Formats: sequence, structure tokens, C-alpha cells
Amino acid sequence: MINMKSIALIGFMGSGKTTIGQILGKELTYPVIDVDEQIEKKTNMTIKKIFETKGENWFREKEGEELNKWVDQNVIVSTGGGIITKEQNRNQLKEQFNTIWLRTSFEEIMKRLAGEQDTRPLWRKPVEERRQLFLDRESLYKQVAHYIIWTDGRSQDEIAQEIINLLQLYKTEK
Ligand SMILES: Nc1ncnc2c1ncn2[C@@H]1O[C@H](COP(=O)(O)OP(=O)(O)OP(=O)(O)O)[C@@H](O)[C@H]1O
Ligand SMILES: O=C(O)C1=C[C@@H](O)[C@@H](O)[C@H](O)C1
Repeated sequence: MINMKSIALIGFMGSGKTTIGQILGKELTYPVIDVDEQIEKKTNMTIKKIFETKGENWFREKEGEELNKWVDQNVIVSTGGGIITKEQNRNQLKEQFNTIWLRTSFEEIMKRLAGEQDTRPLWRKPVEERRQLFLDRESLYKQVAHYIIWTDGRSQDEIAQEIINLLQLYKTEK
């Protein structure tokens, strides 16, 4: 065990939270919780459907409830890209998790998510609105991140290894 706090991966859509979460889970033998997936399972609805029928605010509340469950559980939590839009979630990520921001440039996100507008409702916007959403969120991720890892031009394995090294370092410093 590295320490008691769960690890939370944060970052914009397409930054790699889901894929890197899976690699970390295998390497560290920690359970991996994907917040989007948990909400879809529990509501038996896709995120697209939730946004259409319940609205974004309702979804944000569900994200908060989900996050709350995984405090001090020694798990890896892959969050949804917008979890930091709620102040309560930001406080929780800052105070009760080892929070890692998978920082990725807008240009790289555009490449990774080309053709994925259907599953990500907030990506279905004109490019300038997407850019604005991206810029608005940068400062929110920064507020809560304990570690920042740039992902542009780096493989998911490389990124996962860097995270493991960081967490080990933290352990030996304590
Ligand atoms: N370091 C990387 N280099 C290249 N492609 C990557 C990298 N990380 C993730 N990807 C690709 O980007 C896409 C999105 O990755 P992933 O679903 O893990 O992101 P996410 O942060 O979980 O997104 P969301 O919040 O929308 O669920 C996938 O096709 C994935 O293979
Ligand atoms: O960036 C966002 O606001 C979102 C990201 C996805 O992970 C999903 O949580 C949902 O599509 C909203």
C-alpha cells in the first residue's frame, strides 16, 4: 500500500484518465473506479441520455456522490472531465485524494477526440466553444492537482510509470 488516500485522475476529456487508470490499476493492484461508468451502470443510462433527460446539473451531483464513496479506500478513481466544475468536488479532490492532473494541450485533445462527439455531449460544439471550455477548466484543474503530468507525445505506459514513481517518492518522503 502506498498510503491511505485514494488516487484520483483528473483532466479534460481525452486526457487519458480511463486508459491510464486501467494501467495503474494493474501495476499497483488497486481497484479502478471509473466515475462515468459507475454512474451509467447505476442509472442504467448513457451519459448522453442523462444529459438529455436529467440535465448536466443532475449529472454533476451524481459525480459528487460517487467521489464521496471512494475517499480513503485505496482505489484509483478515474473521474469525468467536468468533475472540477463543482466547488464541493474540488475541495474533496484537494483535501482527500492524491490528485493527478493529466495535462494535455487543446490541439492534442482535438486529435484524440476527432469523431467522438456522440459519446461526449460537451464536445458537440463549435471549435471556438470547445476551446473556451478547455481554457475555463485549466485553472480549475490547477487548483486541485497535487501532481501535474503532461501527456502530449507520451505513451500511456510511460505516463503510468511516471505516476508510480511520483507516488513512491511521496511514500519515502513521509
Ligand atoms: N498518452 C496518450 N497518447 C495518445 N493517445 C492517448 C493517450 N492517452 C489517451 N489516449 C487516447 O485518447 C482517447 C481518450 O482516452 P481516455 O478515454 O482514456 O480519456 P479520458 O480522459 O478518460 O476521457 P473522458 O473524460 O472523455 O472519458 C482514447 O482513444 C485513448 O486511446
Ligand atoms: O468534460 C465533461 O464535462 C464530461 C466528461 C466526460 O468524462 C463525462 O463525464 C461527460 O461527458 C462530461
